Amino acid sequence: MSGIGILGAAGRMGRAIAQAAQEAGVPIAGGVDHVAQGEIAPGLPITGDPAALAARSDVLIDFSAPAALAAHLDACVTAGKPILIGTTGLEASHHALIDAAAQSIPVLQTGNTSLGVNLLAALVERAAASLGDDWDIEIVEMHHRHKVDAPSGTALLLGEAAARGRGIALAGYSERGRDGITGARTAGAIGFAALRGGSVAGDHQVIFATEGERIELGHRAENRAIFARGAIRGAQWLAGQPAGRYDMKAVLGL
Ligand SMILES: NC(=O)C1=CN([C@@H]2O[C@H](COP(=O)(O)OP(=O)(O)OC[C@H]3O[C@@H](n4cnc5c(N)ncnc54)[C@H](OP(=O)(O)O)[C@@H]3O)[C@@H](O)[C@H]2O)C=CC1
Ligand SMILES: O=C(O)C1=N[C@H](C(=O)O)C[C@H](O)C1
Repeated sequence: MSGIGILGAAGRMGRAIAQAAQEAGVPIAGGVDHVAQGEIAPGLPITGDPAALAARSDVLIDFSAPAALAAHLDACVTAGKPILIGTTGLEASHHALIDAAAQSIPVLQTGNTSLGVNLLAALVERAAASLGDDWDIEIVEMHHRHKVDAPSGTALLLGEAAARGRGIALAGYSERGRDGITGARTAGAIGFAALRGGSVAGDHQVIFATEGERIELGHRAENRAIFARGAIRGAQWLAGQPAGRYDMKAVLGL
């Protein structure tokens, strides 16, 4: 086995994935970032060539930036290699590119690779399905000061789970960035609030609130290793799948 190729290799998650792979004895084929720099593991330089990395990898893991997605998918489709995408801040155009690539290769895209968050999503879906729409749903997240996108990919994943439970499409009900004289809350909305500060690895809370009572379901990531281990587990699972689009539920049996 030639191993996993890491896209966004010089970043916080790229480094965490390389460390987790080495700890687990999983081979690394190499790393790519938009600027060739340093090493991803002893003797393995980080290059700027995703096509060459895809050609020599068994499976790719991408935690980089939305602007890099098209080139990374092209490289994987050309090489016929599976790719797990953890990058967040994706828009509809990125999801269309993922759907197109998934016609010919296995693609797993998720806003969160941890077991805990994906189990939380299953609980949120169940709660939303059980509670009437007189229960308001609000999602609050906090991340470190370097994070560039909001709401987090995880907050959106949890919002999708709540919407599924309610039998609605999130796009028509999402309420973000309240400020000023907003008027009363829109009935049936799913609200999002994002906090940024310090070194927080990732906190998420889903609040169900009605007259006189409140249910709060949440998850706190204490470090990036949980995402890195989940990404490696997901990539190993993905390498054995046919072409198609997947998420972490299938990997974790949820
Ligand atoms: N799904 C999940 O479980 C998780 C997802 N994430 C997501 O993963 C992504 C990366 O997070 P993190 O590692 O903290 O971020 P970093 O900024 O530390 O790492 C991203 C890396 O990608 C590089 N990069 C930026 N633009 C491009 C480009 N156009 N082409 C190639 N490389 C590029 C960055 O370079 P430079 O620094 O020069 O910009 C950096 O080295 C984020 O979207 C984050 O939200 C994070 C944790 C868990
Ligand atoms: O940028 C991060 O750090 C994280 N991003 C992901 C997200 O947007 O949800 C996952 C995790 O919360 C950490």
